[in-house]
Amino acid sequence: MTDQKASSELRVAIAGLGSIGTKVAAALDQGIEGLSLSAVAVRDPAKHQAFINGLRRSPKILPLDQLGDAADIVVECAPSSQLRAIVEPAVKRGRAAVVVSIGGLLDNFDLVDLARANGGRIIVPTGALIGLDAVNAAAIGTIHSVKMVTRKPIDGLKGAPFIVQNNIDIDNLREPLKLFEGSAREAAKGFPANVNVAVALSLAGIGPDRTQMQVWADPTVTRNVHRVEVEADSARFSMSIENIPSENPKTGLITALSVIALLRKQRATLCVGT
Ligand SMILES: NC(=O)C1=CN([C@@H]2O[C@H](COP(=O)(O)OP(=O)(O)OC[C@H]3O[C@@H](n4cnc5c(N)ncnc54)[C@H](O)[C@@H]3O)[C@@H](O)[C@H]2O)C=CC1
Ligand SMILES: O=C([O-])CC(=O)C(=O)O
Repeated sequence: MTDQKASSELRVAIAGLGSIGTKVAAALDQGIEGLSLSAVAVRDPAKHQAFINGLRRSPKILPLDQLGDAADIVVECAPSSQLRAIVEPAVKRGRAAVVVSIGGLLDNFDLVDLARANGGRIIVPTGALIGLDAVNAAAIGTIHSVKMVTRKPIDGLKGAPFIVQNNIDIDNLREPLKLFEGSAREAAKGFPANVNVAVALSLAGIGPDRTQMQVWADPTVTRNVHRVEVEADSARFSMSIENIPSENPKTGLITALSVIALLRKQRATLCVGT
């Protein structure tokens, strides 16, 4: 690679090396056209040292608030509680922040204004969902309604605040139980590690208060299943996806792949899909 090529590379930093972050880091290390992995932020460096040593080019390990110094794109792959600590310093420096814990953005929406004021960007991958390209397109016209139903195996829902606060026993379920019905905004509060997809859908379409959502605990499924129905003046469409859980049972395997696909598009010569 020539020096000129190397210097025009987009530097990418990753915050959080869990189920999603490690896969994105490995993909960058193996090579994505025009991008390089420059830095990571981890909570416990000792725990991740072997993984980092195993990469072909070791990234710097930096505190969350310094990732934007070392990167053009900061990819948030941490719990939603850390979203502000990751995104704020990055967009203040005019960087792009790729956000997977998108549910956390609803209570921190001023970050969008902060990004705008500083030339930064907040980019939301399709993640574990499907069809946000069609929802984006329909939203240019008029969308009348967006309905989403999520079904997850019991392991994928354990510990969700809605379940804990309402003292719901899901461990002994034999048949599907509807846990929640309401807006995507309320769903994100009750299930912060489960329905980021509903918030992404809502931001692509008609917003978190008008996007309707059901969450089911379903002992009969082994995958995280999301079904979406959109009624618009340009089209009616329904779409569903059955995600194989990753080592984190709450997170579908496809989520990391969606982030990698999004990163590939940043400098790809041939770019397909919106
Ligand atoms: N947008 C979407 O479609 C989806 C989003 N998600 C969300 O993506 C996020 C990441 O998911 P996973 O990788 O499965 O979670 P994970 O729990 O496997 O990994 C999170 C990592 O962040 C690290 N971390 C926690 N605090 C940190 C800090 N202060 N500094 C640096 N690292 C820190 C943890 O140690 C862990 O390694 C979650 O918020 C999850 O809800 C998950 C699935 C789909
Ligand atoms: O992985 C999934 O199926 C969806 C998910 O956890 C989320 O949206 O937070």
